[in-house]
Amino acid sequence: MLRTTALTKRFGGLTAVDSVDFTLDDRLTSLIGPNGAGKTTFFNLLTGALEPSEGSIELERSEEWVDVTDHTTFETAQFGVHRSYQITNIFPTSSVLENVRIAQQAHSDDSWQFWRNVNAFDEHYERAHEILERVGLDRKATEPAENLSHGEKRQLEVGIALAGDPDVLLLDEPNAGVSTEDVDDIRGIIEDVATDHAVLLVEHNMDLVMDVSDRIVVLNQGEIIADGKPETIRGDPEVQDAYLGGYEPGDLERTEGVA
Ligand SMILES: Nc1ncnc2c1ncn2[C@@H]1O[C@H](COP(=O)(O)OP(=O)(O)OP(=O)(O)O)[C@@H](O)[C@H]1O
Repeated sequence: MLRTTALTKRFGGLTAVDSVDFTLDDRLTSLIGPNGAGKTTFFNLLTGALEPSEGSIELERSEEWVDVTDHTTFETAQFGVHRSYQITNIFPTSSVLENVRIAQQAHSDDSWQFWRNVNAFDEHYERAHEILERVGLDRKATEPAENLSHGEKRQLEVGIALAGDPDVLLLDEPNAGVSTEDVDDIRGIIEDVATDHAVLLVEHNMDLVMDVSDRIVVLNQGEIIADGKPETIRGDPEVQDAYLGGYEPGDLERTEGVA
């Protein structure tokens, strides 16, 4: 679906992403690592928000690899790569439905002429409702987005990313700041969207990561130090040393302290 070859990003003398060879397939993949490991920088390279210092990014389109290394965020999104944001990206006074509809319309071919085409307008609303149902927010469709709880805003963020009809979905800490009661909702949404999108998840909640991931990639100081199934990663001494620090399932407080 997506692959990077020797992908590198330097900020002055600091190498934040260091010659990363990575392929995202249809397994639900999580990218973990300590603060400053390079996860956000890697996401920003994948979406075109940052220009790599070296290396390439390719996307698989109709069984061919297309080089998207030097494309802008907008162009990369048109190729089917979308992300949710750690910092919320919603219009607070617009309704929940409008937030998704606007995002959806912005990515569709008729974005500049929707007012000429009533059918297209209705289709956007219909599709926006479908997306809201998927992220568990259809019952809140008419509410201003600012009325949502923190957890619901994270759900809306995923809805906004889905609105671009992505092939590849990059989820940036969808669980950050979410209350314990809402974790199961987010978990369900991640698992659901992974059924028909290639998903790369950045998340510090290790219980969630270990539970939902088919594959975990560990980044440390800009380099991949491990790549495998959750049970393999959990037992990897280098990962334990760099990040997990003796993590056991349910041992969240300790992991968050390490992160
Ligand atoms: N725009 C920038 N200019 C200079 N240095 C940067 C910039 N962005 C990131 N860095 C540095 O690059 C390194 C990787 O940062 P990055 O934010 O990618 O890590 P991260 O794994 O996402 O961390 P966190 O888990 O805290 O979000 C850090 O040392 C950071 O200070």
